[in-house]
Order: sequence, then structure tokens, then C-alpha cells
Amino acid sequence: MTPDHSQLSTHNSQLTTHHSPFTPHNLPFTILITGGNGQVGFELQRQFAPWGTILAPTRQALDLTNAQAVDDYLAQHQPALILNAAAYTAVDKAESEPEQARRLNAELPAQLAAYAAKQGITLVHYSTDYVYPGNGETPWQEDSPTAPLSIYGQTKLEGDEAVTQSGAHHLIFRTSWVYAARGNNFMKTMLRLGHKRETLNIVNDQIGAPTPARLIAQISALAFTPHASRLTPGHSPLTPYLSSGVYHLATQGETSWHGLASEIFKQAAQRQVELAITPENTQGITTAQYPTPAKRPLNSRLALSKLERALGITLPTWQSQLALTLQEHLEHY
Ligand SMILES: NC(=O)C1=CN([C@@H]2O[C@H](COP(=O)(O)OP(=O)(O)OC[C@H]3O[C@@H](n4cnc5c(N)ncnc54)[C@H](OP(=O)(O)O)[C@@H]3O)[C@@H](O)[C@H]2O)C=CC1
Ligand SMILES: Cc1cn([C@H]2C[C@H](O)[C@@H](COP(=O)(O)OP(=O)(O)O[C@H]3O[C@@H](C)C(=O)[C@@H](O)[C@H]3O)O2)c(=O)[nH]c1=O
Ligand SMILES: [Mg+2]
Repeated sequence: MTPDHSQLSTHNSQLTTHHSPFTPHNLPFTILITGGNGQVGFELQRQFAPWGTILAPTRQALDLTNAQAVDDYLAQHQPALILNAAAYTAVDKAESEPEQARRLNAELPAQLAAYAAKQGITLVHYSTDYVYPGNGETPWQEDSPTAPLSIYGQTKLEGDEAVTQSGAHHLIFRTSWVYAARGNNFMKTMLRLGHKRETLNIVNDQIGAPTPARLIAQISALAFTPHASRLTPGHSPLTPYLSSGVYHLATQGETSWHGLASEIFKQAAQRQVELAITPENTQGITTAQYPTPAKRPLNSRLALSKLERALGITLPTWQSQLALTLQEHLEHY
């Protein structure tokens, strides 16, 4: 049987005519992703590909500490959307390199937001549980008072405030305990240590939600994906279906770093990974027993309902997301 191409194309053109003035001659849009080789930035490259041409300059191609180079790059490429996934994320090192951390975490977002405001485009920015003071056991709301304990957290908060005050259309996704199949993260550190160590001491009084970079990128893209019922004539595909503001974006549930390590070793064993460590041989310790240059919050619980309601979604549990990310890591890296 020959498929009826005429009907298909009529149907498609009707969709285009009725719902969107953005016909192919407006394409491709240029989307700038900073930090594209990082955990979140790499996954953003995957998820945002359908919206246009992705520009993801490496550190060699664009040094983000160089403000003039950033301005020149923006002027040359004129992106129609900016996803800022670059950051100074070495939490302990930031204590002795505050200026570097401030340039990446505070000044760069301010600069990108100023450009977005001037051009009338959207800036998507990423932030952290480390902006909160970490006391108590109640999950933080997006409008809870901030009080960072570290240079990293302080400089990230300065970035959030600059973006908020810029006048640009913006989304700030505040996430926590990011990990991925690739990149530097706690899951990979635990697998590396678990291969050679028979015992490990891991803090059990810092509580939060481990969040895969892939989930963060997927939900970021969802904010730009119209539900059929909400398709609006004249709505640019690069304007998100969310109002400007801060949104928590993490997995459901909570655990400690010790709880996360135990689950990593349990799931790795179920997948026949040979380790020297067992879940039973990971010893829970207090933060006081694990001294580090930077102070970290004990309570990193993030309330998720603002984003869930706005997008009509349910965020998945941290255990189910660990299973997927661990499998991806074991199969591909
Ligand atoms: N990691 C985590 O646990 C959490 C992260 N976040 C936030 O999420 C966002 C993404 O984090 P994540 O993906 O984990 O970060 P990564 O550390 O994995 O990636 C950061 C990226 O920024 C780039 N970068 C840093 N400095 C420069 C520079 N001077 N010039 C050019 N590029 C630079 C890095 O480049 P290169 O690859 O060359 O090093 C890297 O690609 C950040 O805003 C972070 O604050 C929030 C909560 C938790
Ligand atoms: C390696 C190791 C770490 N730990 C502790 C230290 C720390 O409290 C916790 C996690 O270690 P990390 O080095 O991954 O922690 P850290 O780099 O502070 O992780 C943070 O990164 C920044 C960018 C964020 O935004 C946060 O959301 C959070 O993910 O585990 C142990 O107790 N035992 C160990 O053997
Ligand atoms: Mg770290």
C-alpha cells in the first residue's frame, strides 16, 4: 500500500498555519550553552538540539573569565536563547579562590542577563541548594530566606540576584547534588573508591536529593515544550511556558551522602560490579568528623511543588534516577 502523502502534508501545513507563525524560514535559531562540557551543559546540548543550532564553545574557544571575550562572542553570534550551565563548582577550592568563583558564579550570569534583557531573549540559569542556610528539617521554598555558608554558595546567590534584577526574561533552576554518567561527581568518586577500599566513612547528617544532570536538562527543555492544549499563536518556541523566577528542580525523596553511597554500592552489586566495598561497610559519620575548608548545609531539602504545578509533572524519585544513571555509566564509561 502506498502511503497517502498528500493527506499527511495537508495535516502538517494546517498545524503550522493554525498554531505557529514560526515557519522553517525563521530557523535555525542560535542557542548558546555555556559550560557545554560540564555535567548539565552536556545534557542540555542533547535536549535542546531540536530547537535550533547549538553553540557550545569549549574553554579554549571562549574563556568565560574574560568579560570582553564574552561580549564579543555574544555580539558575533547573537544567540536567541542562552542556557548558562557554566559555573565554578569546586566548593572547597572556592574558599581560597573567591575572585575566580565570583567571576564565574556572579559576574558572568549578570553579564549574560544584561545581554538577554537588552535583546529581549530568555536566560536559563542554574543554581544550588548551597544558597540556603541549611538549618532545620523543613524543605526550602523558592522564597525562603537565603544565607549561604560557603564562598561557592555566596557567589551563586549573587548570580541569582543579578539575574532576578536584570529585567531579562529568566528561569533560575535551583538543583542539588548533581551527578551524571560522565563528569566529576559523587557517584563516580564512590565507584572509584569502592573498587579499592574495603571501608569508607561518609557523612550522614547532610540531607538532600541527588539529581542527575540528564533530568535537569530534560525538565529544562520541557519548560519550552508546549502541551498541545496550550499551543498559542505567536508564541516563540524559545519563550518558556513558565514565568520568570526561581524554580527548585530536584528528585523526589531525600537521603544523606551516606545513604546515597550505600544505595550506589547496593545497585552496583545488583549489576554484578566487582567492588572491594559493601553497603554494610560504609560507615556513617557526622559532618564534624569530616572537616573540609567549606561549610556545607545539613538541610538541603528542596520543596518541588512550584515546578511540578507549573509544568504539570511529577518529578521522579532519586532511587529510580540513580538506577538509570548508574546503568548508563556502567554501559558507556
Ligand atoms: N555539581 C553539583 O553538584 C551542582 C551544580 N549546580 C549548578 O548547576 C550548574 C551546572 O553544574 P555542573 O554541570 O555540575 O558543573 P560542572 O563543573 O560539571 O561544569 C561546569 C562547566 O563550566 C565550565 N567552566 C568553568 N570555568 C570556565 C571558564 N573560565 N571558561 C570556560 N568554561 C568554564 C567548565 O569547563 P571545563 O569542562 O573546561 O572545565 C564546565 O564545562 C552550575 O550552575 C552549578 O552551580 C547546582 C547544584 C549542584
Ligand atoms: C569523598 C567523600 C565525601 N564525603 C562527603 C563530603 C561532602 O559532605 C559530601 C559530598 O562530597 P562532594 O565533594 O561531592 O560535595 P560537594 O562538592 O560539596 O557537592 C556539592 O557541589 C556543589 C557544586 C553543589 O551545588 C551542591 O549541590 C553539592 O552537590 O560527602 C565523605 O563523607 N566521605 C568521602 O569519602
Ligand atoms: Mg564537588
